[in-house]
Amino acid sequence: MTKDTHQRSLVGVIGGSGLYHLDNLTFVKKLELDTPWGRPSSAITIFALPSGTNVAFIARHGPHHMIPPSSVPSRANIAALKYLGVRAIIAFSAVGSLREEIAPGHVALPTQLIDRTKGIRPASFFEGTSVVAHAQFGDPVSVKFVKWLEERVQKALDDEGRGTVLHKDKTLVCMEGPQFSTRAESNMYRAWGGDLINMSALPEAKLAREAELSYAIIATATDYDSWRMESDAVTAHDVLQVLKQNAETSKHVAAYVLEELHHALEENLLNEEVGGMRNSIMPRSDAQPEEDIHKLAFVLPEYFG
Ligand SMILES: CSC[C@H]1O[C@H](OP(=O)(O)O)[C@H](O)[C@@H]1O
Ligand SMILES: Nc1ncnc2[nH]cnc12
Repeated sequence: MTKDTHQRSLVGVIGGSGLYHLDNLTFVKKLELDTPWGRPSSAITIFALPSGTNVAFIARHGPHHMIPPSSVPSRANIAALKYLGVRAIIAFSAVGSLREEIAPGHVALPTQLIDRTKGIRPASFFEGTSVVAHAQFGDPVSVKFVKWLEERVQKALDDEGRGTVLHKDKTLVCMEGPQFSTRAESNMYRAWGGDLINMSALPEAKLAREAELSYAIIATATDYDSWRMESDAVTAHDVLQVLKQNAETSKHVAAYVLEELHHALEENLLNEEVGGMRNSIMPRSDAQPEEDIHKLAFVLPEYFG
């Protein structure tokens, strides 16, 4: 395992369903990394923007979509990006819409999450170690970063010229899956204030927070889930119909915002999560085995290095 020290990728992109590469950018190389939490979903692919700036890309479900949502190795994905020097992650996700006004094809920037995963996904880097930590998670995505993205994503959509609507400040429900929700669940999520639903935002967002990485989700709506009683309940076929065009929009947005984002990170403008774990880790003890400290140093060298 070697660090990509030649030219650091400050931005990491996680591609969701339908988004398995950034082939509108220039392929540079693939990095096969191993982490203390196993191997990431895919090789980390480095793509270059026209200026030569590098970005690191992971396909969340693997390059051939062979990893179901409950088995995504999120700890390995986030740890690998952090290890390579990434400071901010844009996570793309295909989501169902729980609101009439968010139509398939629309884009949304969620700012809140509701956790409906079932506790079967490893959700912390500290799990299985002797170190206890409680990360702050009131704002599950990076507020400043999302605000920064709002204007740029809007401009990217205008530039694409398809009239794609952008929704801001939405609440995303992350369910376990892999089956879709029942109609009763879908309606319950609406009553809870949910606007969007997926199966992937958690624990990814929690792990990015533990790794002190800025993290934002760019959600693309594919369907109306199952709450509209007059319509058929969502199927994977419905989602697939919309995925291709949504992936093109996601790639356009990525190409449009990544250069400026890289420079903002270089200038330390969007590092809002850095230092956040300092007040989250419980007092350390000499009794904590060296191997635990070594493991955590991979993702948090700031505290365990
Ligand atoms: C293919 S429909 C359900 C699937 O799509 C979303 O994936 P991602 O968030 O990675 O784009 C959703 O979360 C489910 O995993
Ligand atoms: N309706 C839905 N429920 C959960 N995840 C989804 N991803 C895309 N559509 C979805």
